[in-house]
Amino acid sequence: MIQHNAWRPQRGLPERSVSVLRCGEMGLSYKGEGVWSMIAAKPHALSLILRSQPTRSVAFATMEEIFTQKRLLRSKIKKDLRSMDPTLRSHQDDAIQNFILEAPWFNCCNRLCAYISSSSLREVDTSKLLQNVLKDTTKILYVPRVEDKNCHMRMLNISRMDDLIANSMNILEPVPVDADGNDREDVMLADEPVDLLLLPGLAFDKTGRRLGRGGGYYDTFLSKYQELVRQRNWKQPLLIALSYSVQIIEDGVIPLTPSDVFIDALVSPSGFIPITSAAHEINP
Ligand SMILES: Nc1nc2c(c(=O)[nH]1)N(C=O)[C@@H](CNc1ccc(C(=O)N[C@@H](CCC(=O)O)C(=O)O)cc1)CN2
Ligand SMILES: Nc1ncnc2c1ncn2[C@@H]1O[C@H](COP(=O)(O)OP(=O)(O)OP(=O)(O)O)[C@@H](O)[C@H]1O
Repeated sequence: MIQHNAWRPQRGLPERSVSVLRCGEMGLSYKGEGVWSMIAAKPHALSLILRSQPTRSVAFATMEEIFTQKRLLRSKIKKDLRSMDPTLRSHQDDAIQNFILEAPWFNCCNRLCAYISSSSLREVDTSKLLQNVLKDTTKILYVPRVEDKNCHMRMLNISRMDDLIANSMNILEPVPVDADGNDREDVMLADEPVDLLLLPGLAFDKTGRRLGRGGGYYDTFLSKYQELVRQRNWKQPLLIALSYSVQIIEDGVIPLTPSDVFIDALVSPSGFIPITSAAHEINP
């Protein structure tokens, strides 16, 4: 239920931001001064959800409560993923990868970032996609490497699967120097932009919300990369997440914090789910 008049902005908040207030669902919103600058910065991305009904006295959730809601949702989705039948999972892995391998936006892309899937984390498999990219000499691939626990992740260029080594979380990632002792190219220092990022995550919705594993690595990287692309006047890359059916949840339920970056589209076992106009353009 949209509550246009439930809450009046006091500091020049754009009128359209008020209409994103909604009742019910997970009962989340923000408290404190920071909310005003946050809404001004991201009015389109916010859905501030009111906790109380009727709407005259409104209780706002703190950031702490929102992070708790994120944690609870992560636990639920992880449980659903663990109880997924392995045969069904394998069919969904094939359906998602086969769809991408046929997609013009994948075949036309020259540079991309992709994740190296971890089966123990029950992530949508990317092995077929990576094999395909690595044997295509026209494509340049960057994959994540965690640098520290402070949300710092780099995307480094690899040219073969042997460039990877398991990290402490048992995820394969590139060693920073290649066999000749040269630094691998960091996508942030590259002369040309990537066209596409294939993203992992725990939960998604059809409005573009994405819940990651809680490290803040992808959100931090994505907002820095988008800023670099803006500064260079490049075209923004498509942000496309890969998702099992069970990971797509009702719109608006994924709790939001200010640093969350929205995605352009999803690929699920039933195909392409465009969200932004950029995604509709590539999949008319
Ligand atoms: N394949 C893949 N690579 C990736 C990511 C990812 O999500 N998937 N990342 C995306 O950020 C970064 C690594 N971040 C990670 C963050 C948490 C966990 C992890 O194992 N989390 C456990 C819970 C650990 C805990 O709560 O103590 C889990 O999710 O079950 C793994 C990677 C970079 N590389
Ligand atoms: N209770 C908390 N208070 C303040 N910051 C927190 C809290 N819990 C997590 N964070 C920080 O917020 C950042 C982003 O967390 P968020 O839950 O948005 O991650 P995510 O969407 O799973 O991230 P990603 O997919 O980018 O890895 C992380 O740096 C994390 O350390």
